[in-house]
Amino acid sequence: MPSSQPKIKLENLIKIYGQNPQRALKLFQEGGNRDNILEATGNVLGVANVSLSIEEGELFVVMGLSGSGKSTLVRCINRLIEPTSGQILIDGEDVTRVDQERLREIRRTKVSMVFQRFGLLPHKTVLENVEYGLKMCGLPLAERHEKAQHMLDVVGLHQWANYAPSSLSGGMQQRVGLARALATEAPILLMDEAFSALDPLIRREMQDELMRLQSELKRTIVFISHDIQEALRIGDRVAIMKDGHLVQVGTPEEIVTNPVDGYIAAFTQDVNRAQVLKTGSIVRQTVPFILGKGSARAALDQMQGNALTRMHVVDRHGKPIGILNQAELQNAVTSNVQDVESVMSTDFPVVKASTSLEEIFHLARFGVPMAVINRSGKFKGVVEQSDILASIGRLSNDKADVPQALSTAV
Ligand SMILES: Nc1ncnc2c1ncn2[C@@H]1O[C@H](COP(=O)(O)OP(=O)(O)OP(=O)(O)O)[C@@H](O)[C@H]1O
Repeated sequence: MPSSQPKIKLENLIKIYGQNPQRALKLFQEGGNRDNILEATGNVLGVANVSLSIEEGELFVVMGLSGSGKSTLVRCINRLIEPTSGQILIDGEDVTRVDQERLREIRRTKVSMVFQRFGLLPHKTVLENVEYGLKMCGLPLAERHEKAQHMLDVVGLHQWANYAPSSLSGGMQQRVGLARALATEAPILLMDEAFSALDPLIRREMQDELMRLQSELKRTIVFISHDIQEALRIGDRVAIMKDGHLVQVGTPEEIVTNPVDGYIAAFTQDVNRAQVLKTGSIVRQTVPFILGKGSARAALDQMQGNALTRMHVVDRHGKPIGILNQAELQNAVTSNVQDVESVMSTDFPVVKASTSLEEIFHLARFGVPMAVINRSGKFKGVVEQSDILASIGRLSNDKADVPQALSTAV
C-alpha cells in the first residue's frame, strides 16, 4: 500500500570526521565552514546539516564534485558511516537509534548497497554471483535459483549463467552486478558511482538499463554521481552538494531552468537543455473544440474569441482527433458547411508531455502545432516550433549577450 511518508528522510544530518567532532560541531553551529573548522580542530566537515526527503519509487541522484560529501551522505543512510548528529528515517524508523541487530536486519532486508566495481566474486559463476545477495537474505536454494535466472534474463545475460565473471566483458560484468543488486528484495538501493568505470557507450546503455528496470521494479534508488549529464539524464530528482552542503534539490528541469545560484548555473551551462526539458514544461494551454458540442459556426466563434488561427479538436474523452485552420473554417462557414469533422485535418503531430524536446524537435518541420497529451492521452495544449527554439536557448537574462541589431527581436 503506498504510504504518504517519505521512504528516506534525513533531518539536519551532520558528519564530522576526526578526533574531536564535538568541538568541531560547536564551531560549525557557530557558523564555521569546512576550511576554518579544519584549521582550528583538524576535523573534516563531511556533511553539513543536510535535510532532505526521498520518496518511494524515486531514482534520486546525489551529485557534486569530488570531496563534496556525496559518499558520506549516502553511507550515513545505512550507517556504514556513523553520523555525528541528526536523524535518518527509513519508513519512519530512526536508524540512528536502532541497535546493531536491527541495523543488520535493515541492511539485509531493506537497504542494499552497490559499489563502483560491483565486486563480483571471481570463483563463482555468473549465476552464483547473482544468487549471492539472495543467499544473504536466507532464501531457499530453488527460489534463489529461479530469481537469479529471471534477473539474468532481464539484463540479457541468461546464456552466460554458468560462466566465470572473467569470461565476460567489463560492461557485461556490470550488468551482472546490477542483476545481483536488483535480484534482492531490498526496496532501497544505494548505488555509489556505479557506472563511472565504464566507457561512455556502455555507460549510456547501463543508464538506460537502470531506468528501464526501475520503471518495472519501482525500487527507491539513491545514486551517487559526479557527472551532471548522468545525474540529469537518469534522476527523477537531483541533489547537488558542495563542501558538505546541499546546494539545490530539484527535478532536472528545475535545476536547469531555475538554478538557485551561480554555482549551479555554471554546473549546468553546458547541459543539453533539449534533452533535459520535457514537452510538458513548455506546453501552451489552449481550449480545444469538443467534437459534437456545436457546429462549424460555433467552432469559428470559439477560435475567434480566443484569437487563434489554429485550434485542435478533441473527442468526448478529451483525446485530440483533428486540427482546424481559421481561414478554411471561415470558408466552410461561408459556404454553409455545418459539420466540423469535414473541415478539420487529421494530419498533426501528437506528443506526450513527458517526452524530451530533443525527441520532438523533428516534428516541428511539419509546421503544424503539436498536440500535447498527458499520461491518459488527454489534450493538454500545444507546442509550436517557436516554443521549442525559445526554450532551448541558453538561460540568459543578460541582453548584453544579444547583438544590438537583434535585441529588439528578442
Ligand atoms: N574517513 C575519513 N576521514 C577523514 N576525512 C574523510 C573521510 N572520508 C571522507 N573524508 C572527507 O570528507 C569530505 C567528503 O568526502 P566524501 O568521500 O563524502 O566526498 P565525495 O563527494 O563522495 O567525493 P568522491 O566523489 O571523491 O568520492 C572530503 O573532504 C573527504 O576528504
